[in-house]
Amino acid sequence: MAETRPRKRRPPSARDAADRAKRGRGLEALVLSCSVAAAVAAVAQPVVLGRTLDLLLRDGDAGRWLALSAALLVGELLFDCLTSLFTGRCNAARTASVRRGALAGLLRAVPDRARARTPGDVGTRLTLNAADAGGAPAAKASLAASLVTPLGALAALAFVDLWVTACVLAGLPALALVLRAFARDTGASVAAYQRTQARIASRLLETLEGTATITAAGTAARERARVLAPLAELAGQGRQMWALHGRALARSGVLVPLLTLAATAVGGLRLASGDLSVGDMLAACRYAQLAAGVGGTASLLGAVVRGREARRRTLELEEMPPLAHGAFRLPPDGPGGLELRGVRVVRDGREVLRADGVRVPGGTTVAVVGRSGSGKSVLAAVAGRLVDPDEGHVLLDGVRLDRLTRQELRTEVAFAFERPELGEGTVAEVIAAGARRASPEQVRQAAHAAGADGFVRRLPHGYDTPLASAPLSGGERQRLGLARAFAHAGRLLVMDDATSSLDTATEHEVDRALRRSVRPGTRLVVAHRQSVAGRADLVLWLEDGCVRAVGTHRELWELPGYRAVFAIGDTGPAPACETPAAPRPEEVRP
Ligand SMILES: Nc1ncnc2c1ncn2[C@@H]1O[C@H](COP(=O)(O)OP(=O)(O)OP(=O)(O)O)[C@@H](O)[C@H]1O
Repeated sequence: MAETRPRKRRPPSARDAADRAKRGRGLEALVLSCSVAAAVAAVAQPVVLGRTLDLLLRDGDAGRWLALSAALLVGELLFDCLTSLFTGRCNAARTASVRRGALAGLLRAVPDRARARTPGDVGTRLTLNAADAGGAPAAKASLAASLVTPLGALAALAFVDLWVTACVLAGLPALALVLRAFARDTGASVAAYQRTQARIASRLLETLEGTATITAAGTAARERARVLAPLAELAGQGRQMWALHGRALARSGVLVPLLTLAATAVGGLRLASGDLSVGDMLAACRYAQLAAGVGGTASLLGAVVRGREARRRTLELEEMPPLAHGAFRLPPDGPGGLELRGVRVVRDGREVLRADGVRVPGGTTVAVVGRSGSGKSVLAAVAGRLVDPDEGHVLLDGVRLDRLTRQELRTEVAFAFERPELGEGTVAEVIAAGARRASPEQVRQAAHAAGADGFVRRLPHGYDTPLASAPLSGGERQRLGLARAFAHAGRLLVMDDATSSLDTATEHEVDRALRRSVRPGTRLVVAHRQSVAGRADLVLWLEDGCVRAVGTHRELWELPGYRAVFAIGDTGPAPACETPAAPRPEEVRP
């Protein structure tokens, strides 16, 4: 059994997130407090104004009441301004937090699952949806506070006159029904609108990526039609949203004045009968207006519903199943021996890889060959734990990969891809970036080994040239990706078609440099070229997701099926996967 040590846990980085959440909650509390304070000032105004009016009509001393009215008015304005200020800050803080959470979830997720999402869909969720979701907490606080005004107005009205109160109460259920219908219908239509928006964004990004192909094929018109096809649907859903909004506003727009009118009529009768003073009448009318203002919460309710739907979409990113890591480390100075034990990978109900008892001795170079779609990339991803097999385990120097700490895994296993994602920064920074930062010396050495040093030196600022201003060919990008992998090479280096854009001579040169000047370890090289297989210590031959044979290139060359992988000779019918076809199946050491 290999030596393992319990992992030293890093201090939790969740503290920042907790601080941000606390700040967000603080801002929400400020929005709520300021909007409640503004509502209280609004509710107090009519009764104070009514009292002031009565005192003025009676030639009484109304100076203090007038001052109080002015103070309430100024107070309401001030608190409204503060509400707007804190709402803006709260929206920004919450949106940032939603984005961070969704992005972290996406980056933590099993790469296979994350890749299944289109860039447009992810982009829409991280921009539009995150902004809507970030606006929801403040909208919720304002919505809660906006109920203070009508409820407070109703309570105050009850003190002024019970008849007018009864009249307003009779009309409120109709307003409540309008709001309920709006909240119910708008949820579904907003969700549909957001889905269609994401679909258009996905198609647009796909088109931008394939511009060259589209131009060459002359299919621009067809592509435009494809991108814009969901536009009619989006327009319909947008119209439906506005129709729902408009209908709610129109209904409340009719109900509110009718209710106010009825309350004024009742108040007028009470004034005529001498049961109300002029000031009370003024206060009662104003309170009836404020109580009926519950209909004006439709837009806040809309923002809350939109935010809820948007949050659901951002949570789908945040809660993607993460690639869990263990607490173990590898035995020190291990050679990088790799073993696939009972491995099975199933995609869409189809078995795309099966490998059992495959052992690659540490320090060797193994070429993974097979026809297109035979499972080479799946095997590479499983071997370096970009994805876990559905069954079985992969062991590196005797330790299961899923039991390693994240740091150990990413330090000891490096990847180079056919189309590397290089990120941003200068050429040196791009090569140095990784689980641990490579030193400038390592960067240069790695670039040299990857055959990148020459063209990097010819860039305007050499290694300090920002990548964005360095026009690179596909092969040059590939070599920078290789350099990055070489600079971080641990005991296992997985190269998935990572030299496909290099000419044969350069590839040979890179291979020699890899053996000479990159940290020794096991190399798993997915390749289509016979020359790569020929130079490897061992070849792992895949067919239809199964390991057909493992052996040296020379040994396997005897088999017509193997030669056919390189389009040489007659293949004949392929034997079933279970039939060992190589001289020493699935466990051959060089
Ligand atoms: N995420 C996935 N969902 C569904 N099918 C998948 C997924 N990943 C791989 N496959 C399928 O698994 C099979 C093997 O794919 P893989 O990319 O490993 O082939 P490959 O041998 O590397 O091919 P190529 O030489 O063309 O790159 C293919 O049929 C592919 O369609």
